[in-house]
Amino acid sequence: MRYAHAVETVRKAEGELMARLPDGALMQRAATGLAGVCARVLPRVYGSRVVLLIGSGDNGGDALYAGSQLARRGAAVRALLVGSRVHEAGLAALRAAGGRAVDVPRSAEIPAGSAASMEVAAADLIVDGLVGIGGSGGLRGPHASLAILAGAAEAPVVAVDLPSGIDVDTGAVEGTAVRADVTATFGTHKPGLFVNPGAAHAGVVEFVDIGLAGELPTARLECPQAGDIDALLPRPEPESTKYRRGVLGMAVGSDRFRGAAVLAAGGALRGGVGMVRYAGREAVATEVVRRWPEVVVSVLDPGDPLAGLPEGVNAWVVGPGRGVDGAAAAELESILATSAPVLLDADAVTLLGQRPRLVRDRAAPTLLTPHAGELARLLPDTSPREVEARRLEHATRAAEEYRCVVLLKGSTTVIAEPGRPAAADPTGTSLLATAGTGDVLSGLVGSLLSGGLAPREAAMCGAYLHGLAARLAHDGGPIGASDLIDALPAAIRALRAE
Ligand SMILES: NC(=O)C1=CN([C@@H]2O[C@H](COP(=O)(O)OP(=O)(O)OC[C@H]3O[C@@H](n4cnc5c(N)ncnc54)[C@H](O)[C@@H]3O)[C@@H](O)[C@H]2O)[C@@H](O)CC1
Ligand SMILES: Nc1ncnc2c1ncn2[C@@H]1O[C@H](COP(=O)(O)OP(=O)(O)O)[C@@H](O)[C@H]1O
Ligand SMILES: [K+]
Repeated sequence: MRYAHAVETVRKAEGELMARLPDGALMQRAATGLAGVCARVLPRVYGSRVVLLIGSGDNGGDALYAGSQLARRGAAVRALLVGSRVHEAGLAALRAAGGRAVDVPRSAEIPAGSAASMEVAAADLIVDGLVGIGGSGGLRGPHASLAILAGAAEAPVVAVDLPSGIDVDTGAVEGTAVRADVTATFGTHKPGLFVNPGAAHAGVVEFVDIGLAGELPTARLECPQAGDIDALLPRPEPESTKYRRGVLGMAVGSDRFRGAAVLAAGGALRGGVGMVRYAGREAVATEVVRRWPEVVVSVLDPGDPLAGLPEGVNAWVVGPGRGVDGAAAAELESILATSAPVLLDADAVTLLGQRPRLVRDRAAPTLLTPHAGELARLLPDTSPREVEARRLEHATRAAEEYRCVVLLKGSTTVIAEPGRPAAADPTGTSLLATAGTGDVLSGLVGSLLSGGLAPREAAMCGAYLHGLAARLAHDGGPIGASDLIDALPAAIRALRAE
C-alpha cells in the first residue's frame, strides 16, 4: 500500500521529527534521496548539464543541495533563481561544489533567447524546485514561465517533492503547473500525486524515506498495489461451493439496453462469483443466457415485476441500463429494503438523487459507482466539470452525505467511505473510456461484494483489476468492454506476478 498524507499532517510530523534531529538533517536526507533519483534518470552524471529551477522556499533548498551533490560528481549544474529570496545555505553549497547560479528577471514572461530560456532548452535534466508543500494555487509570474519552458524542453523533468503548481492535497490543477517525468517525494506520498489531474503531472512517483513514518497518523489516502489486491481477493477454497463463493443478484439491462446486462454479467462471472442470478424481462434474459449459459435467470412479469426478484442472494447490482421510470424506482426501493449489500450504478444512482433517504437510512452496506455526471446529480449545485477537477473532495462529500461508500469513476477512480482513508486506483487508463466498461465494472465489483468483501475493499479490488485488464487486453489498438471481460482472468493471474 502507498500511503498519502495531507500537507498539514506532513508539516506537523516534520516539525516533531526536526525537533529531535540536528538542524538541517531532514533537508540533507531529502536532498540525498533527490540526488539519487536524478542520477538514475540521467544516463550518466559526469558531464551532464543539470538545470535547477529554484523558488524561494525550502523546496528550492532541497534542489540546491541535491544539485551540489550532482556537481561533485561532475555534472555542470546551473541554478535559475526565480524567487524573491533563496535558500542561502543551499546556494552556498552549490557554489562550493562548482555549480553556478543565475538570477532570473522577475518579469512575468521569460523571453525566448534569454540566458534562462537557453539554459533550460540545452539541459540534460531539469529539476523543479519552484514550490513544494508551501505552494498555493497555480504557478505565478516567472515561475509559470519556467514551468512552460521546462515543458517544451527535451530534457526529463524531476520534480522535488511534488510537481510545482498542483494542489497537492486534492490533485486539482488550477493554472500553470510543472509536468514532471519523475517526482521524488519526501517522507510520505501526497494525495495529489495519485489523483488526476495532479497525478498526470507527477509522472513516476519515487518515494524518498526521510524517517517520517513514526510521526505519521492514519493516511488521508491509500493507493493499493498488486500485493494488497492479491491479499484481499477472495479465492476458491477446498470447501467452497457456489453458494459460499457468493450468489449475486443482478437487476441490470432493459429491452432498450440489453448489452448492459450481458456485459455486467460477464464482469461478475470473470470476477469469480459463485452464481449470477439475473432478474429481468424475457428478451434481456434470453440474451444473457445466450452469451452466458451459466447464469440463472428469473424472468420478471411486467404486470408484477417485484414478485419475481430472486431471494437469498449475497449481494445485488442494480442500475446499469435499467431505466429511471417508476418501475425501476420501485424495484430499486425493494432491493434496498433487503439486508444484502447493494451496488448502485448508472440509472440507480440517478434515481437516488430524488430519494437520498433510501441509502442514507440503510443499515446494510451500500456502494455507489457513479461517473462524474452521475455524481454531480447527487450533489446540489455541482457540475460534472467541478467533480472532475476535484474528485477526492466530491467523492468524499457524497459518501458523507449519503452515508455509504462511493466509487467515483473517471481518469482516476477514487473511493470514499466516511471515517476511512480514501483510496485512489493506480491502474486506470483512458483505454477504458469506451461505452460499456462501467457495466463490466459493476458486475466485477458486485461479484467481490457477493464473495464477502466490504464495499470499500470490493471497490478497490474491482477498480484495480478493471484497469489492469484493460492494460493486458491492449495490444496497440483500441479495446472494447467485451475484451475487458476476456482479460479479467489474466489480470487476476498477473497480480501474483507483479
Ligand atoms: N519542513 C521540512 O522539514 C522539510 C521540508 N522539505 C522541503 O520543503 C518544502 C516546503 O518548503 P517551504 O515551506 O519553504 O515552501 P515552498 O518551498 O514549498 O514554497 C514557498 C514559497 O513559494 C512561493 N509560492 C507559493 N505558491 C506559489 C505559486 N503558486 N507561484 C509562485 N510562487 C509561489 C511562496 O511565496 C513561498 O515563497 C517541501 O515541499 C520540501 O521540498 C524537505 O527539505 C524535507 C524537510
Ligand atoms: N479518461 C479515462 N481514464 C481512465 N479511465 C476512464 C477514463 N474515462 C473513463 N474511464 C473508466 O471507464 C469506465 C466507464 O464507465 P461508465 O462511464 O459507467 O461507462 P458505461 O456506462 O458506458 O459503462 C469507468 O471504469 C471509468 O473509470
Ligand atoms: K517542486
